[in-house]
Amino acid sequence: MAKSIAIIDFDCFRLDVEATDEKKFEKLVDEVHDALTKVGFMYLVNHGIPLDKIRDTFAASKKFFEQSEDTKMNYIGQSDDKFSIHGFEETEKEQCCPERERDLKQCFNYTVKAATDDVCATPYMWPDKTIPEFRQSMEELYRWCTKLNHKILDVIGHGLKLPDPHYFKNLHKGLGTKENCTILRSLYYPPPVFEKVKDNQIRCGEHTDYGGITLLFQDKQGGLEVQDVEGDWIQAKPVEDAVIVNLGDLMQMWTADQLIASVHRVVMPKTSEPRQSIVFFGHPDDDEVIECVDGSNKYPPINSLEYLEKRLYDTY
Ligand SMILES: O=C(O)CCC(=O)C(=O)O
Ligand SMILES: [Fe+2]
Repeated sequence: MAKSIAIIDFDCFRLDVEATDEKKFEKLVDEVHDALTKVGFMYLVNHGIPLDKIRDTFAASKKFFEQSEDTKMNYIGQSDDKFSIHGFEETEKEQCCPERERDLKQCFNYTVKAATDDVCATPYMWPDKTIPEFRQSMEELYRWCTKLNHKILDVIGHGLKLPDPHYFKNLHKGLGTKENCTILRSLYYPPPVFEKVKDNQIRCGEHTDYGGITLLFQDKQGGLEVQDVEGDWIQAKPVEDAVIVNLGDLMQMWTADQLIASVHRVVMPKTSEPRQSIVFFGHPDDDEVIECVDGSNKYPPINSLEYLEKRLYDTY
């Protein structure tokens, strides 16, 4: 039987809480550990990211994606540097699952690296004149997600009983600087034109994420599905005001398979509705070497940036 995705109350460790009740914290650590060792996905409620900031980013993104296709093409990133990925990506650009047709999705990527890197050829593009709130809300949400990413990494470190429970967080110190490749991606799945959808084509093909931990906000449409260890698909139905947290492959390797990066996908809707989601792909700092935390050497040590490079070349 398919497992379900746990809904975990983060209230005792939410963003504005410094000191917390030890008992409640231990319970949280156990719940998170259980979810990430068994399913690899969880919902967090009462996380502390202001809900209006999330709604603002959805609203501004909607304005961006509802522009004409020609207008959006002006915001395509022009870089050959895969790490400086920034800007718009059109429908069918990505192919998350090589056995399927290209994905029926569009997105806008924001990386601080592209915004600050002098050698980056990507013009640092935003629709500042027409939709100034798009950049403002994305930049703000990036900062909030950074804080939540750090807190969740600490909870994970405690769950794994690491000698230094802040170990993962310390290797993500460069979040929000050009020494880190973390991306905030606003996704838009256009209303499908069913007669044009190819056989085997879906909104986002089966894949695992690449990096550390992913934070995912979704609208009310649904369609996200997660595969459990038995191969059954679990619907990750929208849960009001929750953020979904899942792990990337790097985190699975880093923990020598104690925590799992699950395969997931976004299937086609029954009716012709658009869908939006916003995803923060947290990644360890570029220079860090990722070695199995249990000392097992189950996976050979790999540089964080090199690993990302390998994965990005396979997707585009
Ligand atoms: O849109 C979603 O709900 C999921 C997207 C996703 O899995 C991804 O972009 O990696
Ligand atoms: Fe994903």
